[in-house]
Amino acid sequence: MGNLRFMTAGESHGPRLTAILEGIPAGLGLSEEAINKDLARRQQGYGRGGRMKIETDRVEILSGVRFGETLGGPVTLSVINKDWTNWTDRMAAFGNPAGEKVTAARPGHADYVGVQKYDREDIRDILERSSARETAMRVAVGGVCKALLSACGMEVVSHVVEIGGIKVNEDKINRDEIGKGSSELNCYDAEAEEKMKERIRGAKEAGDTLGGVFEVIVRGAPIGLGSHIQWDRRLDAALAGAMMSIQAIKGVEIGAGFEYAELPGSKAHDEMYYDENKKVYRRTNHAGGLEGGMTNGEEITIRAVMKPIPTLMTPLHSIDIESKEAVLACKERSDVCAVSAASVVGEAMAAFVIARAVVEKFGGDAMTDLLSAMNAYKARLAGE
Ligand SMILES: Cc1cc2nc3c(=O)[nH]c(=O)nc-3n(C[C@H](O)[C@H](O)[C@H](O)COP(=O)(O)O)c2cc1C
Ligand SMILES: C=C(O[C@@H]1CC(C(=O)O)=C[C@@H](OP(=O)(O)O)[C@H]1O)C(=O)O
Repeated sequence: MGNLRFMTAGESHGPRLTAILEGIPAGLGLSEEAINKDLARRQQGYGRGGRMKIETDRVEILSGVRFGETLGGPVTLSVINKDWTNWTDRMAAFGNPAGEKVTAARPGHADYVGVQKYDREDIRDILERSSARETAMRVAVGGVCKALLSACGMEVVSHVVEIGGIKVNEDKINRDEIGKGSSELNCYDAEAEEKMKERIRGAKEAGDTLGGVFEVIVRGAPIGLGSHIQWDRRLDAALAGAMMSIQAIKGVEIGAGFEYAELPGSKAHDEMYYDENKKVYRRTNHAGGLEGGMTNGEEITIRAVMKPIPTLMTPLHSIDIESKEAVLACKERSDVCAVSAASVVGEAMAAFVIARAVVEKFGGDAMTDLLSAMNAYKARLAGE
């Protein structure tokens, strides 16, 4: 679906991470500042491990931009791994003077399956790429996509709604404020956030880890992004797939999602009304802004659940990949909880999918053409 695409490269402890984003129209103003702000947000969060004290992620734009505007060619983005200098022996491209292999597979990580599939003897050959360090590049890509969406009057925000069984009180949250504040856990219920932090503290003390749920909200999307015409053109499917592609995300729902199982049709669907000023409007948004695989003009709401981090300081029972003997899983330095970081990655992935749908619908060569096409389309819908 669509012509916007990206690819990332780099190992968690290699010298750099890189992404190439292709299909951004020419003439889009970009600010490194805005991208860096999101990179910093991704690094935050109570419960993150020692690595985040080492890194200060800053994007370098290496191609596709001149004097702050995109040229229409591939945009190359890069972030330095400061920690690499501490790992040059273990990450040596040729020869391995340190030579210490990781052989105790961590259940819940890519370790065991990866060494089998890629015929490797050292779990490090797998974990370097399976690590969610890679999500820094997704956030950089998402930053460029957010700039495109902003030029089209859209924004993507997120918040954490549950950690380790502690849920926010949704009635207390002013949804218009989401995206405007900043808190350690990207949470908009201060009382719940304190309880979440307490729970994370407890998990850390016990050598355990936690997961949770975040919500991504897309505001300002016009009617008709995506399509009902074919399975792979449905925007809800693309959004769900993009969320599931984030490391440790194990479930996604759009709008009321799994709650639909309890609701009769009379309470499930968003009834439609007409008002001279508001035009067609709804009083509810259970559909989460998507009907028939297309945006319906309401806020897009996506929730995703993150499983608890698989590296535990009180390690799980496992096997040694060489000897097949029973061992305890390896204890790499690790996060205890990274749901708030994942919420920022969720924003980035949603921004990419929506930007791709925008470029597909309105054209991807020049921002001027894209905006003219979008405005003409909106004028038609408004009956002008
Ligand atoms: C932002 C973020 C940070 C993460 N930090 C860690 C970590 O410190 N330690 C760890 O074992 N897993 C961490 N994970 C999860 C693993 O990367 C993930 O579970 C692993 O790659 C296996 O993929 P799967 O869970 O999707 O099957 C993190 C995930 C995200 C999104
Ligand atoms: C580096 C990041 O997250 C990492 C994700 C991760 C994993 O297994 O996914 C393991 C940890 O890596 P390390 O052993 O180097 O501390 C996290 O810190 C990051 O988010 O930038």
